[in-house]
Amino acid sequence: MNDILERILTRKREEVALLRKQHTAASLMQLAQAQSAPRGFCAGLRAMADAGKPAVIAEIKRASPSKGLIRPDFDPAWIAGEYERGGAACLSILTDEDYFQGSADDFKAARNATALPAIRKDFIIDELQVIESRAIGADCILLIAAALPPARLSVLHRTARELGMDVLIEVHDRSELNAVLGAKLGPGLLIGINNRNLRSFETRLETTLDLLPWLPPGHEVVTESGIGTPADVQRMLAAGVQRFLVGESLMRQPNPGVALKRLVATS
Ligand SMILES: O=C(O)c1ccccc1NCC(=O)[C@H](O)[C@H](O)COP(=O)(O)O
Repeated sequence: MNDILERILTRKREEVALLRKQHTAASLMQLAQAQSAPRGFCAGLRAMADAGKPAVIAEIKRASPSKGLIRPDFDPAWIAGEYERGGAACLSILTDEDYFQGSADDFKAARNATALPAIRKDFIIDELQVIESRAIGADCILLIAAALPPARLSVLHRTARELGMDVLIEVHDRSELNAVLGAKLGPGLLIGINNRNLRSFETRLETTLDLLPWLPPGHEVVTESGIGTPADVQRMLAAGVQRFLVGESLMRQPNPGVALKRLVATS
């Protein structure tokens, strides 16, 4: 199958081969250990949710495969600062270059501009990328169930946790959720339900609502993609979902931080 996710993953395998030529695990580990301690990503979300507020992971992305160029005037540090002022719990920063026009430099600029915990949003398939993520300052990484067999997911999850990072594990349907739960990664996972099908781009908020009943208690859920209006936020809150990953609808507004405030306002 040559869909967009497969094409991205093919490119990632080439990037990992390049990374392996430039670094060893030991040399990346040295860079990772020189970083200050990770900011608690799950803790940041939990603090906001426990205070009764929608906990938003505000995303910084210039472009995407489904939408093309989203934000031509792209200043990651400024956007991060505005998100922090707008009440974001955490940041999500795209680092994929070929499909999202992101970079490691974008990640560092945005994270260094705020005190917020930040997830490196990329397609991670190899341990070297996990160590590299900590080396650029990541507090959390994304692991996508559709891209990883359970045994690999388990290894990458363990490596990230050993480096002190949190992990957002993304699923889209019941079979992916069952694969994640079957990987026995332990209690208290941060599970993202992506409302967007990464192969067809179809985006339905019902994806989260339909999967929720299949999640055993003890995990924290993030609804991802397609959140565009205060009504969307209220709909999720009513279903018991308190954590949100929001990108495009904020990035298209002149001031993404002001847009965030409006999105989560109760009236
Ligand atoms: O968004 C895409 O086109 C895409 C294509 C292939 C893989 C991943 C993709 N997007 C990543 C995301 O899921 C979103 O950036 C994230 O959930 C925020 O979604 P949105 O609020 O709809 O921008």
